[in-house]
This record gives sequence, structure tokens and C-alpha cells, in this order.
Amino acid sequence: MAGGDLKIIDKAEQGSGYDPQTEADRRAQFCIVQSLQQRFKNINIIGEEDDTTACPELESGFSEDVLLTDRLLSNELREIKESEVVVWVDPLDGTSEVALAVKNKNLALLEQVTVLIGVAYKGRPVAGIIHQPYHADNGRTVWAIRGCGVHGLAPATENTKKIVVTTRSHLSESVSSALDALKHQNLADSVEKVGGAGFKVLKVLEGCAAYVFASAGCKKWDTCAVEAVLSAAGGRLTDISGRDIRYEPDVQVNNTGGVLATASWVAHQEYINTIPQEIKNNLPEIVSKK
Ligand SMILES: Nc1ncnc2c1ncn2[C@@H]1O[C@H](COP(=O)(O)O)[C@@H](OP(=O)(O)O)[C@H]1O
Ligand SMILES: [Mg+2]
Ligand SMILES: [Mg+2]
Ligand SMILES: [Mg+2]
Repeated sequence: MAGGDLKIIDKAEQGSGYDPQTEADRRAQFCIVQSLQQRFKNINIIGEEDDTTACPELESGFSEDVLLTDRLLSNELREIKESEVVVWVDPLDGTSEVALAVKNKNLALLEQVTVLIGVAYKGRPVAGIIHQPYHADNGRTVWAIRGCGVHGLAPATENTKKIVVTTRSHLSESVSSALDALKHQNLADSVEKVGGAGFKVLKVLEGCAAYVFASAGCKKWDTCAVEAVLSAAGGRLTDISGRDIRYEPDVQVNNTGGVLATASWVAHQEYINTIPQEIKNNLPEIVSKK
């Protein structure tokens, strides 16, 4: 960004919209993957980007805060072997918003950018990090480990209005129809369109009722970290038919069933029940390998 050229590559297949990757995505993935591998030789890491750019500064430290939760950690998690861990990395979530922020010189959009690192064990998320580099002056890191609470943010426990967040850049007819159905049943008093899976889940943690994406296109690296954090806060994240999303290493990377995330203070099942069956039928779960 400082250099003024994001070096954007469009990853979208011809005729299927716009899916930008910037030099920041490539460098951040290199940094995260190499830093993790340096410390943990045998974990399986799956990142969004196929192409990376070497970045000389790796991270060798760790947050002492994590050690403070040690006494809360279950024996099951304590005994995990490196080879049983799958880390899903989204080096930069909200890339479209970064591109737009620079293009339109609208730096407020950068708030929607996050870095997502999710840790899965036995196919389900057990820990997650949502780093928001452009929050307030110095950014913030929101993280959770199963059984050890949510850190870096105090999750909202209620709200008088049900605000639903959805995609800004990947709207489709099925996304709109699902939102209309929710409005009809008073499950969406208003709808906000914002970028990034990470940012939308932060919004849910901070008082929005739900994140609704009744469309395919979102990937496992978009949801693994955020599901870990949201469930530690008492919320739920499933596909739009209410099925758990799986995170085994050989699972299909697309969340073909869409995404529905709800805050702790709303009934997840009511949102699931309200989304029309026809939309659900068009978004089947595909469990086949990659
Ligand atoms: N149709 C689609 N094609 C490609 N990526 C999609 C997509 N729909 C959603 N996504 C991905 O899901 C994330 C959240 O999307 P959205 O902001 O539209 O809700 C983004 O992650 P990235 O920014 O990490 O690529 C975005 O690329
Ligand atoms: Mg992307
Ligand atoms: Mg993403
Ligand atoms: Mg990304």
C-alpha cells in the first residue's frame, strides 16, 4: 500500500466475477506459513494463496497471554500431536476491500481487513485468531481456544435490534432471497453489507445478530478461525442448512452450503428454519475430497 501498487492478480475464472490477490496476500501467507513451520515441523497448513512472495521477517515470538489460559486447557487438547493439527490460513481476508480502499482513497474500508488463522483437530475448529490490523490506532487481535474463553474483545450478550451482516462484494439472488425471508420473519431488522468473513464475525461478536451468506464461494480458511472464536463466545456457525462445516485436511475447500453465523443471544435454529428450502437445495454440502 505504501508503494502505491498492490500488484493485483485476478484469480477468478473467466466470467466468474472478480477475486483479487495482492502482494500483501502473497507476503502475509509466506510469513505466516514459514513462521509456523519453523516452530511446528509436522503440522498441516492450508493457506488460501497458491503463489507467495518471500518476506524476510518471520515471527519467532509468541504471545505470553496464551500461557495465562494454560490451566483452563482440557487434557484432550493438551495431548494433541502436531500431526493431528490442521491450520487454515487466510493471510488477508477482505482483499476486495483493500483494493477498493486504495483505488478510492477510502481508508475507512481498511477496518474490514483481517488475518485469519484457524486451528482444527478431528475436523473441527479448536482455536482461532482474528487479527484486525486497522482497528483503532494499533489494530487488535481477537483469539480463542476451546474451553479457554474469548480474548481481545468482550462479546455482546444482547441487542434490542437484530442487525444482519452480509457480503458487500459477492451479492447474489440467493443471498438477497434469504435476507428477504429473514426480514419477513423479523429476524433481520436491518442489513449491513460489509467485506470479509473475519470482519462480519467481529460485527456479530460486537452486537449484530447474524452473518448470512446464502451462496457458495466462501472457503474453509474464511470460516475455521472465526468459527472457533464465535463458538467460544457462545455463538454458532454452520452452513445455511444448519450442518457443521468440516476442516479435515482432505475436505473440499469450498463452503458449498453457504455460511450462517449467529450471536449467542439469538436462536440459530430459527434463522436456519426461516431460510427457504429451495435456497438450501441449491447449496448442497459436498463432502468429496478436493
Ligand atoms: N464467489 C466468491 N468467489 C471467491 N471468493 C469468495 C466468493 N464469495 C466469497 N468469497 C470469499 O469469502 C470471503 C468473504 O467474502 P465477502 O466479503 O464477499 O463476504 C472473501 O475472502 P478473501 O478476501 O480472503 O478472498 C472472499 O474472497
Ligand atoms: Mg481471496
Ligand atoms: Mg477470506
Ligand atoms: Mg484471503
